[in-house]
Amino acid sequence: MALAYDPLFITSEISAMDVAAASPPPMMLTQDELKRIAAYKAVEFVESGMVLGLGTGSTAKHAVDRIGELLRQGKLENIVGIPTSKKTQEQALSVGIPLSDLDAHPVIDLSIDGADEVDPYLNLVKGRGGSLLREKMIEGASKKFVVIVDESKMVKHIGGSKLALPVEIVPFCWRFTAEKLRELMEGYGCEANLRLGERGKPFVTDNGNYIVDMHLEKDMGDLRAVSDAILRIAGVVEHGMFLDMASTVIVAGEFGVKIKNKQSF
Ligand SMILES: O=C[C@H](O)[C@H](O)[C@H](O)COP(=O)(O)O
Repeated sequence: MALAYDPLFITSEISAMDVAAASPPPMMLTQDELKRIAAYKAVEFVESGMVLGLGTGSTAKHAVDRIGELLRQGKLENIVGIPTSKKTQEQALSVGIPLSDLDAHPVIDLSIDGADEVDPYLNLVKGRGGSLLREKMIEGASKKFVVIVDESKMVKHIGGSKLALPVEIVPFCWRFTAEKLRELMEGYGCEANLRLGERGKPFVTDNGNYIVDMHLEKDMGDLRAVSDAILRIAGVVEHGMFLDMASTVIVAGEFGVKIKNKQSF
C-alpha cells in the first residue's frame, strides 16, 4: 500500500534509536500534512481481519479517515475498530468502520494513535485532548501500538515540551486531589491546574472525570517511580504518561518520515 503523497518523500525504516534522516521533502509541508503522512504510513500496518484500536486527536483522525477510505475501496475487509473516545467513535461510524469494545475484544491486534510528547526511549505523554484513560486501556490491550507524530512532539525527556502532563481525577473534592498532586511533584517545579472547558467550567472527560494539568520545570528522572506515586493518590484515576507501551513511533518531519521501533534499553 503506497503513500498517497509525493513519492519522493521517502520513508526510512530503522531499528536503532539514532535514526538517519531520509531524503529531503520536495516542499515545505504544514504540520497537519506531516500528521497525515505519519498517519497514512501507520495505516500500512493494517491488514484485513484486524481488530484495531482507533486513537483520538488531530493526528489519529487522519488514520481513521484513511482506514474508512480503504474499507470503502475494498482494499481492507473485516476490520473491527475499538474507539478511544466518543469523538473517535462518531468519526469512525461516519466513515463506515464497524465498531466494538474491549469487553467483546479484550485483545487488539494494532492500535494507532497520536501523542503529545515522545522521549528517546519511546515513552509518551498523552491526554492533552482528554482521552488518556480510554487510550491507555485500549492501547495497553494491543499486541502492537503504533504512535504517529510530527517532529514537534519529540522531546529529550518527558515534560520537556513544558506543556501539560495530564492526570484524570474524580470530580469529588478535586481541589484536595490537585493539591496532593502538586505536593507530590513539588520537587520538579510543578504547577497543577484544573483543566477548564467551555464557559470556564471544568473540562469533563468521556468518563465523567476532571483533568489536572501538571506543568513541570524539571526532568522527573525515574518515570516509573513517579507514575506509581501518582497512581497511589486516592482520587487519581490515571495519568498521561504511557511508559514502555509504544511498539513503534512514526515521526513525520521536514526531512522525511522516520520509523523508530521499540528496543530493550
Ligand atoms: O487525549 C488526546 C490524545 O492523547 C491525543 O492522542 C494527543 O493529545 C495527541 O493529539 P494530537 O494528535 O491532536 O496532537
